[in-house]
Amino acid sequence: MNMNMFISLQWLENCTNLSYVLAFSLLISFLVMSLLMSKSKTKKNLPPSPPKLPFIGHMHKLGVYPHHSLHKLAQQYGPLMFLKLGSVNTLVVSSAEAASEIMKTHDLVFCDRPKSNVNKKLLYDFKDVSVAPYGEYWRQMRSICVLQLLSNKRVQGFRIVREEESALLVKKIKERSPEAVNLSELFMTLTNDVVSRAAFGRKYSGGESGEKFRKLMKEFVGILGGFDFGTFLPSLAWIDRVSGLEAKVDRVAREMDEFLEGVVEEHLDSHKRVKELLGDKVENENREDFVDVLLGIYKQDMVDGFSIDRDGIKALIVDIFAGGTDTTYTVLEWAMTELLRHPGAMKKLQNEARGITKSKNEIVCEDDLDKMHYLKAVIKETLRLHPPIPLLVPRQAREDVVVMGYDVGAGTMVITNGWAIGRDPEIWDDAEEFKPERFLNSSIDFKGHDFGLIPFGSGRRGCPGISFAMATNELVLANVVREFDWELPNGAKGDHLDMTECTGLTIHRKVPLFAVATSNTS
Ligand code: HEM
Repeated sequence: MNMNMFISLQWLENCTNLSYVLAFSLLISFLVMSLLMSKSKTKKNLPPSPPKLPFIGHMHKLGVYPHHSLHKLAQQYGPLMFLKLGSVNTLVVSSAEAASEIMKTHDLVFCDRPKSNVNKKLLYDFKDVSVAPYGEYWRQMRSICVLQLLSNKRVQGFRIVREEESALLVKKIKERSPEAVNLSELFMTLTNDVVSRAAFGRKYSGGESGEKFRKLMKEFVGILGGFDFGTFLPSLAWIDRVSGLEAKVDRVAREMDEFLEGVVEEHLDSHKRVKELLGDKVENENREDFVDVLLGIYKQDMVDGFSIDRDGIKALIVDIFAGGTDTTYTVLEWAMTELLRHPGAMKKLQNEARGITKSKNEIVCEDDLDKMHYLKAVIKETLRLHPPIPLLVPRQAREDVVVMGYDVGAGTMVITNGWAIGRDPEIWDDAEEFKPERFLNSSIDFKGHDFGLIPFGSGRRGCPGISFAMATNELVLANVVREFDWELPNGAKGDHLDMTECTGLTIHRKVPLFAVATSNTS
């Protein structure tokens, strides 16, 4: 064997050894990595979770009234519970402490919204505020809503609208007395009228088209935020087609779009007509309504790097209609329901309202409301027991985070059970009882600082419409109890009142509330 050959063989041997070494170390690294990965997987400390079924996970646990079913489950599994809704990781939050972790301590992590197929179609590809992804677009849209419509100053400016509409409601009830009136219907029309007059310059509830719009809005909020297979179990998306849900969503989205196009066109037309009559000087007139402001931004193309397109305008209008009407009237409906079931509370509130006005024929006006402590307590107690959106609006985690010692992964959907928190016996004495007095000497409020009472959510994505909604609720309730004595039709007793809730995102009464009014002033 010559020297060269020896070197080659030696080299070959070295190479073979080297390959062995390399293969061996790769194998070891692979094993170590797999071990580490499996360890890190098993090490994830997820919140407690009930047993689940293959494929659908915990979907079968939601039942007809998810806020009730989730409350029951939370009593067993705790205030932070992990569920698998189809393929969607879900965190259910059921205590004030846990809610504060989500909406205060980790608000920035949880300020996104999950995306659903239904919301995508109904809300113009998430171009509104309520489901827009967290970011600059959402920030700008929200600030337009607040500055132009929902700030305390703006809400004060719509005082005349609320006072006129409350007076009109009282008149309507008087005219129908002693027949039973459908309070649910009357409250819905009133809130719709207040919102449309304040935001869009006129009412949309009158005549045949008004009736059609109300029906459409009911369908819209009925399916908004609802369940669809495509979102939770994408491989079963075909069921949405077969069941007719997809066709229904498409129809409601199309009909709503036609209505909203009408609102936009009407405003563009009236701009044109006013401009023809008065020239350019009217553009900045302060009689502009919300749609006018949106159209102003739309026409400017880009303001501070932000622009809004026509779909964005329509998405915002629908947010205001859907977010502002259904929720607000629900408070009035449940407040009157509870007052009819609790004649003592009704009497106290009537005495307060009747004591506030100087003469019998005067209506309660907004200046009087600050002195009406019992009224405010009745509304808080109603919101505690009947939060209009019991599961609030779902949030989504933007990144991995640890909450109360549990791992929560990025993309996890968060459902906060505001209804369960409002009935938590750890926070509330006689939690199931309607007792407005509990709020009389208490500083607890619903504005998002007291996590035991969060009907409007809290934090960055908390409801911006609190002042708008409360101004209407307080004034209407005060006047309706001041002006009339109330009883149930056919001498029925309050405790026989059907308390069944409807299903959907906003929970109002399943059967409308009928009651008989007798004027206290005639
Ligand atoms: C009693 C009446 C109302 C209730 C109970 C209510 C409840 C809520 C809740 C629970 C949220 C989600 C909060 C969160 O994620 O933390 C929300 C968001 C929202 N609400 Fe309200 N709301 C009411 C009235 C209104 C009114 C009158 C308007 C407007 C006219 C409005 C507009 C909105 C909007 C635009 C959002 C989305 C905010 C965002 O994602 O940034 N709401 N509301």
